[in-house]
Amino acid sequence: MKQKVLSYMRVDERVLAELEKEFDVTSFQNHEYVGDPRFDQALKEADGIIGLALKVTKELLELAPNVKIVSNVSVGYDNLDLEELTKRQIMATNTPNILDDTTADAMFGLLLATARRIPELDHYVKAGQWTVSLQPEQYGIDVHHKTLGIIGMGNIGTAIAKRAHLGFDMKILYHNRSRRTEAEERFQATYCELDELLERSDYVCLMVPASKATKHLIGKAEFQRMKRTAIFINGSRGQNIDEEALYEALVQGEIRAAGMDVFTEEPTRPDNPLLSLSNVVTLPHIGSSTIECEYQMSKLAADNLRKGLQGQKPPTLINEEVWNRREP
Ligand SMILES: NC(=O)C1=CN([C@@H]2O[C@H](COP(=O)(O)OP(=O)(O)OC[C@H]3O[C@@H](n4cnc5c(N)ncnc54)[C@H](OP(=O)(O)O)[C@@H]3O)[C@@H](O)[C@H]2O)C=CC1
Ligand SMILES: O=CC(=O)O
Repeated sequence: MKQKVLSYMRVDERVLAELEKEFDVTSFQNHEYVGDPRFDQALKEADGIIGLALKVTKELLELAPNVKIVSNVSVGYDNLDLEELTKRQIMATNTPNILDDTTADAMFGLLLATARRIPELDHYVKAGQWTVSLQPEQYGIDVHHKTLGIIGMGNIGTAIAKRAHLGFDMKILYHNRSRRTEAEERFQATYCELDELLERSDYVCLMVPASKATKHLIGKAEFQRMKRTAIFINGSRGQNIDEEALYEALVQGEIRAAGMDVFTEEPTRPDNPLLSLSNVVTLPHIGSSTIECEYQMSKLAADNLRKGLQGQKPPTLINEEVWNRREP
């Protein structure tokens, strides 16, 4: 009998078709699984789960007694209760590295769009307001030769640093809990404590994972430390910043502008006060959302799932301890 797989949200159709040849797959390609009894049944029977952003909690795992692997189609895995999965000897996997360039492109695009006020001026042209030449109060600010502070110089942070250094002659500051000598050598990046980075950067880009340690890492005090001309970019997770404090900082002129790909609540509500500000550029969490990258992520996630269910080590296993203490 085929092993059973529960697939939820955004596994590429071609990848799904391949999985269906090997496994008995129940698939929910959208949010329609919420409250669907078919979902509960599939969960009850599943040997493996693959998908994006499902909150895998202790309560959910209670309903999924057979699960051996949870394959996330994302690099961030803050949706998983990793401790609980590990305790239950369930493998958890993610999709690191293959999305670095795509996500860095998106974050750099957001930075440029915010600095040069691209969405605002696009609207200005399309609304027929371009009747005289641009006024100085509509000018943006330069990106090239400025200082970029990257909080979270990991895989994606490094890909952002590459673009900034090689393409825009920017000076790079970074902050992590540990030094990244490769980034220091390749992009002349300088390690800083957080406060120093905030004080010296023209652009601050947040790229840390969501964790207990990073919850509201950037709040009122941090915005107050930034330059009044600073632009803040959040490409990480909404919970890493205090959105109310960001709103205040923007309204009080403590920083110049913000670019946001992620929000505390997603999808963010239309009445989120940040959306009313012209100096905020928003995206609907699109870091890795290109046709090519989403396909590669689905493929890697499927490979993780397949290997895990076939008793082989998944290529990008997060909780190695589950593998190390498996029974022969
Ligand atoms: N907007 C989007 O669509 C996307 C968003 N993401 C988000 O980006 C995150 C980063 O991805 P990726 O670059 O692959 O991950 P990495 O693990 O490669 O990098 C994370 C970096 O954050 C640093 N870090 C972690 N905790 C802290 C902390 N408490 N204080 C300071 N620095 C910290 C780490 O360094 P150290 O351990 O030394 O502190 C590391 O350099 C993901 O977890 C996800 O949340 C990812 C993809 C797309
Ligand atoms: O947010 C996206 C991810 O891969 O993490």
